[in-house]
Amino acid sequence: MKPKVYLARPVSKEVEAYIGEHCDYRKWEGKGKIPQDVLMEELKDAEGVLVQNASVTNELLEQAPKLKVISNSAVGYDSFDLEAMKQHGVLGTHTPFVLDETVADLAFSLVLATARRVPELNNFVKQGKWGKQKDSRQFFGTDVHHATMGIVGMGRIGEKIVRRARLGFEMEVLYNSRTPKPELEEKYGIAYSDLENLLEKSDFVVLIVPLTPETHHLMGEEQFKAMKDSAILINCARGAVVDEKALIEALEKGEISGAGLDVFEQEPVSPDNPLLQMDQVVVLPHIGSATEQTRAAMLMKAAENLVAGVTTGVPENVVKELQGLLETES
Ligand SMILES: NC(=O)C1=CN([C@@H]2O[C@H](COP(=O)(O)OP(=O)(O)OC[C@H]3O[C@@H](n4cnc5c(N)ncnc54)[C@H](OP(=O)(O)O)[C@@H]3O)[C@@H](O)[C@H]2O)C=CC1
Ligand SMILES: O=CC(=O)O
Repeated sequence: MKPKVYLARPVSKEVEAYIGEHCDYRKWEGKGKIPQDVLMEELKDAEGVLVQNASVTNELLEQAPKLKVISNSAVGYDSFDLEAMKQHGVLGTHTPFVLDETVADLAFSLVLATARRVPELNNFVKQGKWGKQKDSRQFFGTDVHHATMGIVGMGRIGEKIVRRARLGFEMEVLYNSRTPKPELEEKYGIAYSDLENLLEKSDFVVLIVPLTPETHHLMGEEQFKAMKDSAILINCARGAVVDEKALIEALEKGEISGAGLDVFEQEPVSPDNPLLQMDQVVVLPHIGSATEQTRAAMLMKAAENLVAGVTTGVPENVVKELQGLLETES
């Protein structure tokens, strides 16, 4: 008998066929995100589930006694309750590597869009205002090339951002992570910095860390005060890495000059969030990895992790905090 799995988000025909070769599956066919109560019901007799950032709680795990693996089609896994997963012996997998270049492209598109005010001036032209401006200096932005970029988080994606910054735009790069990366310093000519110094020196501060208890509200009132008033914040990590209230205040007071945000504390962002009214803020609907090619690669990787999880118990991309479960099993 094939193992039973549940697909809690839509997948391509190719991915569905692959899963069908190895598993009996049911799938969510409703509109939008699967409701949590439906997910719980479906997992009562499932051995594996493919999700995209679904909330994995102790309550859900208690009602899923046969569950062996939760395969997330995303690299971040802050939606997993890791302690509960350890207690229930449920593996969690994610999709590292396949999205790195795409997310780095998106980070840079936010850098360029905020620095050169692309969305704001695009609207200006489309509204027929070109020619009606008092002075063409009204269109001026700030240079990206040869500026200083501070990257907070120097993992898989951080390195791809560095390559673009150093080789493409000849920027100076400071970075912060839990551990220094001497091999990257040598390869790209970048320097490790504590967060305070990075914030003081950078023209662009790019966040690309996981959301954890340590990085929750890493950027708050004090950190915005430490930044240059000409600096731009880019958040491609998770909304809650930034204290959004403090960010709004910093922008209102002119403590920083702009922000490019792919992620928010509440998603979808509320239409009355003040950030949406600010010309100096460029906003996107959490699309870091959202290209046809990369999303297809992520889903196939997630499917492979799911199938391996329920058939061999040893999927490739087990999140690091749960790798101890593999050692216990072997
Ligand atoms: N906007 C979007 O659509 C996307 C967002 N993301 C987000 O980006 C995150 C990073 O992805 P990825 O590069 O693959 O992850 P990695 O695990 O490869 O890298 C994470 C980096 O963050 C550093 N870090 C962790 N905690 C801290 C801390 N407290 N202070 C400073 N640095 C810290 C790590 O340090 P060390 O090296 O020392 O361990 C590491 O350098 C994901 O977790 C996800 O939340 C990812 C993809 C798309
Ligand atoms: O936010 C996206 C991810 O892959 O993590």
